[in-house]
Amino acid sequence: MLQELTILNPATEEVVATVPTTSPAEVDAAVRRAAAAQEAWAAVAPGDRARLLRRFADVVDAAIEPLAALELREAGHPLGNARWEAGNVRDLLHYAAGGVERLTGTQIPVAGGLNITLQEPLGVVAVIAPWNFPMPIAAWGTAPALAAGNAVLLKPAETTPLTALRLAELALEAGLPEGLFQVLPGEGPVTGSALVDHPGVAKVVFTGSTATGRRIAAQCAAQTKRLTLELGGKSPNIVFADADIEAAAAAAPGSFLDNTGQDCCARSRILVQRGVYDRFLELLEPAVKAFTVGDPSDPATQMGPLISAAQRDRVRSYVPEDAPAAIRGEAPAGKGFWYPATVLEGRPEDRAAVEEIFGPVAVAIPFDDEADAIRIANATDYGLSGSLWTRDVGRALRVSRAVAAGNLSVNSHSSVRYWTPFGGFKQSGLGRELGPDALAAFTETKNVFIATEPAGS
Ligand SMILES: NC(=O)C1=CN([C@@H]2O[C@H](COP(=O)(O)OP(=O)(O)OC[C@H]3O[C@@H](n4cnc5c(N)ncnc54)[C@H](OP(=O)(O)O)[C@@H]3O)[C@@H](O)[C@H]2O)C=CC1
Ligand SMILES: O=C(O)[C@@H](O)[C@@H]1OC[C@H](O)[C@H]1O
Repeated sequence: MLQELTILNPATEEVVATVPTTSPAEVDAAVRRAAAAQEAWAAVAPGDRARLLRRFADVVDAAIEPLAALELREAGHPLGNARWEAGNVRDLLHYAAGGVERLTGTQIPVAGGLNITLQEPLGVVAVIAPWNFPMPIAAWGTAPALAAGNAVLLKPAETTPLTALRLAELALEAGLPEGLFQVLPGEGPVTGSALVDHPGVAKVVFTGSTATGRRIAAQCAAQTKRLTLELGGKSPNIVFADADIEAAAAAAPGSFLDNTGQDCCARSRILVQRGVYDRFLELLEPAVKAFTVGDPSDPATQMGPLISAAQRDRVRSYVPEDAPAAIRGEAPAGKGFWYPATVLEGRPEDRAAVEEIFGPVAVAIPFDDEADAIRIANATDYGLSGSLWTRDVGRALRVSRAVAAGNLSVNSHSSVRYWTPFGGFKQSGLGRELGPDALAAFTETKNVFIATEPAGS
């Protein structure tokens, strides 16, 4: 087991910080502290719980700039993106706070008595977060779990624990009780696995690769532990010949280059109807080349480096040196884990068109008609997101119904809003996060029947 994590700036490879790891014995102690804090937290009046979460949101709001600066240094995210990410944590906390008093049960008509349902907190929740969006994804689990009356133990990714640690300090500054929200940095197979296995943890929320998600699901199954999984994706961007081709081409680069493609919703398969395929690629090339790559601290930068040397090697493995790329952008030379924007031309069955690359690489594939587009879009084990571009409303609805994915956008690439549900079909996950039901996912429903007549049943 590593004793400490060394955090590198992915744009410069400089050491930003070292962080002590959490041993399995420390995980056990953290779970006990969290369980004690949770009991008291669940008993706090809903209005007071909401007030404390709003204060936490205000404290985060006041810290947007330093949080963004930290994200920039540990994850290499461009400043504008990093600011958005910190703001997303604030917004999620406000949204979750608004749900506390609306977490109501139901009253169901029965004979001979009164039947009510109660929404009770689960207890201690483990949130295992990835490195691609360290702050927002940590908050997707943490904010609603706290709002519903649970304690949270957050295991950030090895490469990006710094913003998570700062958020835990800000929670204390806001007045959240000691022990209620703790951050446990460490290695996945050691710290993360100890958390998943701990009998005192009632639910695990995991975001990351499908392979690790499956392993965690098996561990949870052994204890019938509650589980939400947000896993990988290989999302299609389907452009029909009747679409506004200029608009579709202008929007496409952001859909697979934002966050340097390290986005589970990246539209990394660009499916274009054959009649407009060549024209679309002609329009796409200058749009991809205009996507600004470079120093993340420059406000004009749109794309930074990849998270690590390992991730760069992984991305490279999908694009052999001699592979003829339809479009290739530029990347800074020298230090940093840079990789250029790349569009390959391929077939649906190519490895680069099947596996999640998690880098700035997309594969363009022509299709013949609507049925062919749907067939190719669904020819994947994943089912997270997707976009379709068309001016035909009937087609938009037909294709949206036919594509097996949890989040689709028509004439847009938007995927994630904290007030709408988010999650995957097939190997992309289990359960939903965000949206109006976010708090309920952190409760157990208890049905209570109170007999009011001797024969009530
Ligand atoms: N859907 C998404 O949003 C994401 C998808 N991915 C995909 O996964 C690929 C590999 O990235 P990688 O970082 O290895 O992803 P992982 O899925 O392995 O890591 C995600 C999180 O899980 C933790 N973890 C790893 N192993 C275990 C375990 N046995 N028990 C509990 N927690 C564990 C990690 O910790 P640690 O950092 O210490 O390993 C990290 O906090 C990427 O290239 C991408 O394709 C990656 C991240 C996010
Ligand atoms: O998990 C992901 O990678 C995506 O859901 C991602 O998270 C925040 C962004 O807005 C999403 O695209």
